[in-house]
Amino acid sequence: TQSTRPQRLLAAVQKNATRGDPRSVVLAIDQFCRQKEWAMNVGDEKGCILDSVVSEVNPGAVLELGTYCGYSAVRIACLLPPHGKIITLEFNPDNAAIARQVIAWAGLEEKIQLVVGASGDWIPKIKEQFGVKTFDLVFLDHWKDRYLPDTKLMEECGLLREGSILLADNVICPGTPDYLEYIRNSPRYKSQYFKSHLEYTKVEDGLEKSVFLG
Ligand SMILES: O=C(NCCCCc1cc2ccncc2s1)c1cc(-c2ccc(F)cc2)cc(O)c1O
Ligand SMILES: [Mg+2]
Repeated sequence: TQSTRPQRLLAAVQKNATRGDPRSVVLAIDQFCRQKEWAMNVGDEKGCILDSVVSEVNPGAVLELGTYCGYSAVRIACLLPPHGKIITLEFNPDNAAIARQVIAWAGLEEKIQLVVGASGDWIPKIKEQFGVKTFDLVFLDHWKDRYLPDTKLMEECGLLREGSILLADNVICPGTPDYLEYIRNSPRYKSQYFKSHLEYTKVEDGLEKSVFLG
């Protein structure tokens, strides 16, 4: 039977990356996506911006919405402080199964908690289920029309504290117009746009970094 793109991406990781070496996993995925098949990872160019934000925030608690194959979860996790953890939500169980194996190959199972389900269902349950008080960093990379409702939901559920950072992928392509409008005009956030390109292409895209002011 025909394999899927995530399955072929995992095979490339298992063939070209070193077990327990997260950076070799990131490199193997980027090479696969540049040389073989495009895939919707945040990628190497936007990934450098992600790295600099993670390093600056030095987060103890990270929430990622949209795991896909685990590329950004691995990229974030290898920059976390010793007791730092990331909870990553994925809707598609097949992609989650691939992501678990990518995360395992990187040797980061202890730092990454992968949860399968819809953000709207899970966000209200995170505090009680995972004993999280608030998140220092949230990386939004799921359905583009869920960025805004889920940000409002995180506010309502008390998952954000003064200084929490939201970092949103794809604010230009595919685009999240309602989220951008809200976050750039809300007195409760201070936002900054990092211009870049859609992963592995020359198409414009960027990341929006927003600080929750409380
Ligand atoms: O859709 C994208 N990403 C979300 C996938 C949806 C996965 C979900 C995870 C989850 C977890 C919890 N609740 C609900 C959900 S839904 C996406 C798409 C493109 C793109 C850009 C140009 C194209 F021509 C074609 C695709 C690029 C990107 O970087 C993306 O991130
Ligand atoms: Mg994305």
